[in-house]
Amino acid sequence: MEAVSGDAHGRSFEEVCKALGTNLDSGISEARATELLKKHGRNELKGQAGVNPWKILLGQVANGLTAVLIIAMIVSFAVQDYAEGGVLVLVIAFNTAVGFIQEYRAEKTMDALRKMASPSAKVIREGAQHRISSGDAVPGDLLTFEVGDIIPADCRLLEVLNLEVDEALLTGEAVPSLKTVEPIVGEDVTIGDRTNMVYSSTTVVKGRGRAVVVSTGMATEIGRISKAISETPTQSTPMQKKLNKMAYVLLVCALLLALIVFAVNKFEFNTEIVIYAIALSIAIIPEGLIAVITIVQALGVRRMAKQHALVRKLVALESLQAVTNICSDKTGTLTQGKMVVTTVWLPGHDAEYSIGGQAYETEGNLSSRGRVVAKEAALEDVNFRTLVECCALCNTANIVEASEGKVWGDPTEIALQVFAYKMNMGKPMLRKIKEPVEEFPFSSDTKRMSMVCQGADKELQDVYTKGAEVVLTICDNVMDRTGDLRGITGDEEFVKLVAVHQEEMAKQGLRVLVIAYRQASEKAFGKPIAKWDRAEVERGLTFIGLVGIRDTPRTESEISVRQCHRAGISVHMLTGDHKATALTIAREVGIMEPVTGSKRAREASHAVVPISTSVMTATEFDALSEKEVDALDELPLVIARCTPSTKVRMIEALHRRNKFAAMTGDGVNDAPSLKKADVGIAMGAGSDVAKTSSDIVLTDNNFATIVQAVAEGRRIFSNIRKFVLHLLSTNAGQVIVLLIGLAFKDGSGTSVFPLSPVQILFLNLVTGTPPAMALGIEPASSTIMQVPPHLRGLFTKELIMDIFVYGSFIGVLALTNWVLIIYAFGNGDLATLCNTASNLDPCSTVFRARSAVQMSFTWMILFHAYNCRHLRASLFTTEGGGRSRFFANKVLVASVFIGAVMPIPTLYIPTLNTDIFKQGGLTWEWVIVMITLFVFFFLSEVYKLLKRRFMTTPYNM
Ligand SMILES: Nc1ncnc2c1ncn2[C@@H]1O[C@H](COP(=O)(O)OP(=O)(O)OP(=O)(O)O)[C@@H](O)[C@H]1O
Ligand code: NA
Repeated sequence: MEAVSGDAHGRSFEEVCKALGTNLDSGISEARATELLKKHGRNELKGQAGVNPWKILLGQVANGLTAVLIIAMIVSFAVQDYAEGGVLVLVIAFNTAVGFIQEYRAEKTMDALRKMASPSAKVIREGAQHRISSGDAVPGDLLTFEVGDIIPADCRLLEVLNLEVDEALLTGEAVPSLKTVEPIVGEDVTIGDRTNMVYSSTTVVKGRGRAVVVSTGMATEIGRISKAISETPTQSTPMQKKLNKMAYVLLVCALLLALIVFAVNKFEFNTEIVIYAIALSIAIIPEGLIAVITIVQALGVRRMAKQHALVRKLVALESLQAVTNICSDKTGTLTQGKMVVTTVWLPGHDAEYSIGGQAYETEGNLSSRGRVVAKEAALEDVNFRTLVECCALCNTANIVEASEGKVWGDPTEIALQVFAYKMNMGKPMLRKIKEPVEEFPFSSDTKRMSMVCQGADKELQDVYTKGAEVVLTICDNVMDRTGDLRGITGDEEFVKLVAVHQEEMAKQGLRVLVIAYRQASEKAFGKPIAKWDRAEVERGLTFIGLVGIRDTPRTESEISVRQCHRAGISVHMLTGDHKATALTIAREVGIMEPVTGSKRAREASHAVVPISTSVMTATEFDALSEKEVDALDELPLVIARCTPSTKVRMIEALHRRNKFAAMTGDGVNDAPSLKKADVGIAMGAGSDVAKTSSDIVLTDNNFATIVQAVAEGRRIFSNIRKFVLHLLSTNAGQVIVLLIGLAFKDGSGTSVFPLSPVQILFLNLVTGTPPAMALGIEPASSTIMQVPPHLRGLFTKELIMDIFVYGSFIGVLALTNWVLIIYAFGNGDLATLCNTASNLDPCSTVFRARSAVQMSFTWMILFHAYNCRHLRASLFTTEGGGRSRFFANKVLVASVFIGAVMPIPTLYIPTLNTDIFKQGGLTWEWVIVMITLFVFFFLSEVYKLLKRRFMTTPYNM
């Protein structure tokens, strides 16, 4: 195979295909593809393997939270407290391992998703066209590509139609290279001069082509220089940044608290005091946080993939929940994207033709005024015949086997081709008479497409043009039934007649295309066809007729739009279609209210927005200056005839209003708006360029999926807030216990800690992490899509207040155990050296008090997980997580019940209790622990009651 790849450009393509064992029409067999894949390996660049374990490992160790633990460990060893130091070593190792495994798995998932959502190849195997992952392409595969595709491998071209490829990546040449198929002979032909080749990772900017793969993976040209191309850096998300900041704030707090410990103990640096300081700094750090967040996000990403939304960038999980505006395109997203030609209007006919037939079936009746018309009769009209020819030939779609739904191409193109088949004049049938020779492709900027076709007469070419109403402006004539031309320049009446029919069709929600035709010749232009200029060709056309294409809205669109409105999200439709078409569809899916509705009439009295600003054409919108756009009361809900640059202006306008926007796109030119949007959403069937610029790729192109993804984003984010609350109120409680605890000095004047460092670690990691994780997988609250999005990020005022209130409840109540056992029931003797010494009899009371603090703390934070399920509703309601939902979250139930009994052995197992945990076995003290739990439950309910009474902000968790 190597023999081919080096000089493929110098040989004819037949020769290359022969050497590779590829059939020019049907490609290679699946069996051979499998075999070749084994032989050559996947078509991937090595550096792109993506996941770097070392980097992940470093990330686990080099963060603020771990730093505190490492310092604490070093200090422990320095003061020769080996038990503490040893436990800390274990904790750090465990934390690093868990974090590493989880993050590694998450990265793998993300990587797999990115691969799924990234360039695919259109391959012909065994005669049928498939879309495969680029990685599966093998040398010998027959590929096709078109505008917007990223070339998946190095290939020799077999067929080109105006193919131009941007090769700047390889050659540094900014001007796209125009491709050919003839062999290029000569020595030292540089990559840039091998115009009959296309190279992996370059982008098709124009035209179409078919080619055979000659080399893949590291054997490609890009593979040779791939070391130079580094992987895309993973940026930290706003939430990660906030958490990093929090980690450093906590680090400073930890040092400050240590300082306080030393100050209170008059800067006497004995082991006892140092360990107290360690205890405090461990208490303030939420050890389990990073692991929980990573796991919850990974689960979310996996779940969204199942719901047809592939998350390419983790940041999307966070941005989704804050989306205030969704800008969606229409075709295929709000509608089914299965277009069908239903109506044809020709000049000289009062009535329109209606076309019957289901979806892509190539059979259907022609009728007019409700009566069936014979196709042959209709085709006698030269206008009708030309119109059908245009639909068939000026067309990029392929109907392989319509009955099996095997159709290829853009929905509009398919609709027109199917229509031509219905008239028994499909592309394959016509091609015997006429052959397309030059294409001026469709773009959403020009909104038209032309094809030059060659018939038997070599002197004369046919030009077929179709497109939006702009096409009418380049028409000079109209034909009667026999083919005689009549000038229409300045014929206002005729233009108006066409406009009336067009408007009428558009109002039914139809996409209307103008069909036009002309004859041209090389002689008249004075140059060969390949040199013809688009502007020269697309003028002086003859108007042929109008075609109306129906695209039914998806049934779920209306529901989803309503859901958005309830969730405080505005939905905008940015479509390439005509204003009337757009408006009809917008009303059908509920983006705009029906005109005749009494509701609008009622609202009109206090409506500030004149309806005209809610629907605009791109031209109208672009005519407004930035200032004028900002002065609008409301940005338009529908923009018709939208171009990619208008999409960018729309995003910018939304950003100036401090909105958070999601934008969909599938075209090559959509990359800028997708990048600019806060959440760029590409379509699975869209162009590679759009996909690689997006944050999320929808595999089903469905608007409902976007809304589902927003709901999922909100769920994940609110759950993150729930467990952050849980973990941080635990820490706040511990800090309170230890700070107040400083006041309890023993015989030697040293503060005796009510919670030992190992107890704290046990609480934070063993007891606290599983319920936090369980909160992370909570289902969404029923109201999550009934409140406006909020942009305030992770730490809201309510959340911070909750952390301190619950932290105080837990801390003070736990400390009450300490006070009661030592002073009320004990003799108030704190003995001496009970922070380190373990088996001294005098420490017995202190040890038992510590156990009680530990146990009541444990039970309170486990119960607190239930509090965190809903921050305002009472546990006695279903909404509040109690009643029927009490046992719903199995992980929560398990972690609470296991967590409640787990520490009990540590109270009683000799040596473990005294030497490591520095605590002792409980007896009658259990009663105090239970009462403490009950009081906590009571206080929580009272607090929630007060919140329900006095908090006015909407609840959005
Ligand atoms: N294949 C085509 N050939 C010629 N004209 C076309 C073709 N497809 C669309 N048009 C014209 O261009 C207009 C805009 O189409 P465009 O493809 O930009 O919209 P779209 O992206 O398919 O629709 P939407 O933006 O609603 O998803 C259409 O209303 C139609 O008049
Ligand atoms: Na983006």
